[in-house]
Amino acid sequence: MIAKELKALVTLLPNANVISGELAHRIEHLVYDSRAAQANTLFVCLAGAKVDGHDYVAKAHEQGAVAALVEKDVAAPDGMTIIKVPDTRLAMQSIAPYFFDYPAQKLRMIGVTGTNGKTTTTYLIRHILQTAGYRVGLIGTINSYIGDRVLPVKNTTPDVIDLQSLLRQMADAQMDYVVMEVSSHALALGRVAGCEYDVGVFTNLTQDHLDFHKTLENYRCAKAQLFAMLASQHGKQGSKAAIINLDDPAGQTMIQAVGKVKVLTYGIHQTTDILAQDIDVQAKGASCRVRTPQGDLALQLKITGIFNIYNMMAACGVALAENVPLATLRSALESFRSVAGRFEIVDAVQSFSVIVDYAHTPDGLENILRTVGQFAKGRIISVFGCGGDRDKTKRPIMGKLAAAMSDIVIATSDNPRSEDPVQILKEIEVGIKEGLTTNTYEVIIERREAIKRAISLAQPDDIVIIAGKGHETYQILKDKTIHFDDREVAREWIQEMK
Ligand SMILES: CC(=O)N[C@H]1[C@@H](OP(=O)(O)OP(=O)(O)OC[C@H]2O[C@@H](n3ccc(=O)[nH]c3=O)[C@H](O)[C@@H]2O)O[C@H](CO)[C@@H](O)[C@@H]1O[C@H](C)C(=O)N[C@@H](C)C(=O)N[C@H](CCC(=O)O)C(=O)O
Ligand SMILES: Nc1ncnc2c1ncn2[C@@H]1O[C@H](COP(=O)(O)OP(=O)(O)OP(=O)(O)O)[C@@H](O)[C@H]1O
Ligand SMILES: N[C@H](CCC[C@H](N)C(=O)O)C(=O)O
Ligand SMILES: [Mg+2]
Repeated sequence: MIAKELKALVTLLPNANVISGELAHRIEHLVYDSRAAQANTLFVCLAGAKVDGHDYVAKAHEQGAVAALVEKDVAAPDGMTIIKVPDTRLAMQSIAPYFFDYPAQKLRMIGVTGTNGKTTTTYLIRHILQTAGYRVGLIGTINSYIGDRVLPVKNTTPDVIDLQSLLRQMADAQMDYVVMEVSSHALALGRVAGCEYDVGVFTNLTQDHLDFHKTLENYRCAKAQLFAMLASQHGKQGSKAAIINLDDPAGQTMIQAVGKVKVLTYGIHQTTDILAQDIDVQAKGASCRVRTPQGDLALQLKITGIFNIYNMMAACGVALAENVPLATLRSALESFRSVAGRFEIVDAVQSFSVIVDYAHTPDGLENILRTVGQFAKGRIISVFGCGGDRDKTKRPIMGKLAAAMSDIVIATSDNPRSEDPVQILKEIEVGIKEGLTTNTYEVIIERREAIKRAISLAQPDDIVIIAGKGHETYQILKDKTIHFDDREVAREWIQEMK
């Protein structure tokens, strides 16, 4: 069992002040949420976006917490140790890796960052490494995995305590590798403190999350932190590498951040170490030839779209850096099937196609619509919305793109969260009106009804694209979260209308 002396934890915090109580406690649980407190717990108080953890000190104590780490004055419950630091988030980042015995040092750590393609690329890398015979842990948007054991997730990149705890479980389960999505939120908020990366991957940088980062420049700098970490951490054995998409202008920023670490570049339009040529995108897969420093690969993939050629090359870069033999790499890439909710085909034996995809950014939507446009024989009918409490500026941009690239657009709700769905749709509609030519659009607030309408309009050979929610099995409304699955709903309506 993991346990540390409180005194030893405090030693890691040079600016700590013991306000009350004693340090002679053995800490068995480190938590940032009072609801998880139990006996022998150290509760870290964080001022959050919704509530302030400092208001829950008494609650944590009632549940058995013996100590609290605070950055504000709090009333100390009788007998509870209160330790004050200038910044609890930073303090938490200093103690969590030590508390869990630095698990990242026992694992080969691969971090994937970028606006789009992180989940797909991590699944590709996991599949290649497993095919090569390694034990692989994965952390990301849909689930985490320890080998084949599935664990639920709350965030794409968990906060530092949850992350270090998960890495500890992965190290204890003898994983060779951990491949994880590293979100820009995680980099900006220091969630990845203690992750000593061996390989960093950059997929791309396009607009998203401006609600959080404010400017694209801040967003780019957040992403670059992964590569700065790679350059500055020297504690581990083994070689390091950065795998960079050079077709994206921000790739240069990542290369600058990575210093002397070995870089493997990939792309289609630049001279790169890994280069895809003769690309042929079809409905059910894509073929291409990939030049690599270790030799050429002629590939017939089960995933499609130019964007997936990029994801595939990013994964190739990791495999080459990790010395996976070319023949193993080839067979892994060719046997890889798509990730849930990414270009997922809903087949209920109908005469038209229905594709559910997780495109929730302008670039994602543009890519998916362009891909479909490359092989569509009939019309493209797109159903999409934009999430509430997220970057508002992407709404009209996505509206315009959808209108310009579809024959029929049906704008609907994504996860409205605390916002008014009608208002979100108004912001999308501004863009739709700009992008329309001779085509048409409708606004249908209820997503279930929007999907029904799209399916009722579809004729043989048409393609219905339902974008934005992909694998999600819920819809977050103002007052509740309901079960909702685009794939299920599409299937129901197809059956009903037969
Ligand atoms: C804006 C944001 O990032 N919020 C994160 C933040 O929550 P918060 O600041 O709202 O927390 P809060 O609810 O105000 O609570 C403050 C503190 O009081 C504590 N508390 C609260 C209630 C209680 O009874 N007792 C208690 O102790 C909470 O545990 C917390 O420590 O801290 C939580 C714990 O780490 C995160 O789960 C939460 O992510 C929310 C769910 C979220 O939606 N985040 C998104 C924006 C996000 O991080 N996305 C990125 C990736 C996106 C991408 O891939 O494109 C991600 O990595 O997931
Ligand atoms: N390399 C890429 N470039 C641009 N768009 C992509 C790329 N890969 C995937 N997409 C689009 O983005 C969507 C999300 O893909 P994926 O889940 O792999 O990205 P992600 O970076 O993990 O997203 P998130 O930030 O939500 O975790 C896909 O459904 C597809 O529409
Ligand atoms: N990781 C992304 C996912 C967006 C998915 C979309 N369905 C939404 O809810 O906006 C985010 O949190 O911004
Ligand atoms: Mg993801």
